[in-house]
Amino acid sequence: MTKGILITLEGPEGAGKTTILQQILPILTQVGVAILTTREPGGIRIAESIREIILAPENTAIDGKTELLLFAAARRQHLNEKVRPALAEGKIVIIDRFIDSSVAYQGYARGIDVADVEMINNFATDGLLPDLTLYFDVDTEIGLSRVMSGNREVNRLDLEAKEMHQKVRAGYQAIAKANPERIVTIDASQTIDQVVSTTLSTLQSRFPEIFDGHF
Ligand SMILES: Nc1ncnc2c1ncn2[C@@H]1O[C@H](COP(=O)(O)OP(=O)(O)OP(=O)(O)O)[C@@H](O)[C@H]1O
Ligand SMILES: Cc1cn([C@H]2C[C@H](O)[C@@H](COP(=O)(O)O)O2)c(=O)[nH]c1=O
Repeated sequence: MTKGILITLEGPEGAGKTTILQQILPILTQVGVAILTTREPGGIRIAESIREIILAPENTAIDGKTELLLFAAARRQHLNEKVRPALAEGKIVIIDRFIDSSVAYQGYARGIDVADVEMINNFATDGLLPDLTLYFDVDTEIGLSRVMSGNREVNRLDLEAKEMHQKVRAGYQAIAKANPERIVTIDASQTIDQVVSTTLSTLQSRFPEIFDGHF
């Protein structure tokens, strides 16, 4: 039985998830609640090793279903080792990417049947769903240009054709439309300050018992 709150951040390449998380973390921490931030794929040693295999630019031979299964394996281990224990302690856990990334990238963009992707996700997570997902929506060209001009290493998925990244975005928009209770869309084309402000007000209105009056 979980006591904590699970929040996931989703979006196409360069949407700004990592940047926004870094900016809001000190503000959320001031409220006095215990927060754990982590990422997928990765967050623990075994899943970070799987991440290296999946994202290495030279691993072009990985096929779509292998990719899906590797993400799912990393997800399960990460949940078991890190996320579920933190939730059991009552923490707010914020993950940079989760199940919707598999549906958007391996399902909508790679073309694996979305029902199969959902089934594999469900198997890997034992049905765990986020309490809230923030979907950072940005135009594909803007997102990719941010990645290419930023500091982070360019990985195998960044190097996919622009058409694939357009399908990722369209996939996310479809997922958000189908899950209006769980997913809130944030316009990530705004300035960083505006996105931070929208993110904080979304958290405040979704969890007033925790954040009301704090920012
Ligand atoms: N709203 C914004 N306006 C302008 N630049 C931004 C904005 N948000 C993020 N950036 C910049 O875009 C780049 C990518 O941001 P970030 O790494 O946070 O995105 P991300 O969503 O985590 O990307 P990915 O999932 O592809 O790793 C960084 O250089 C960051 O400074
Ligand atoms: C969890 C997950 C991720 N992906 C993709 C999305 C990105 O291209 C990379 C992760 O890189 P980031 O800089 O940490 O965002 O992996 C995916 O295709 N499927 C997934 O389930």
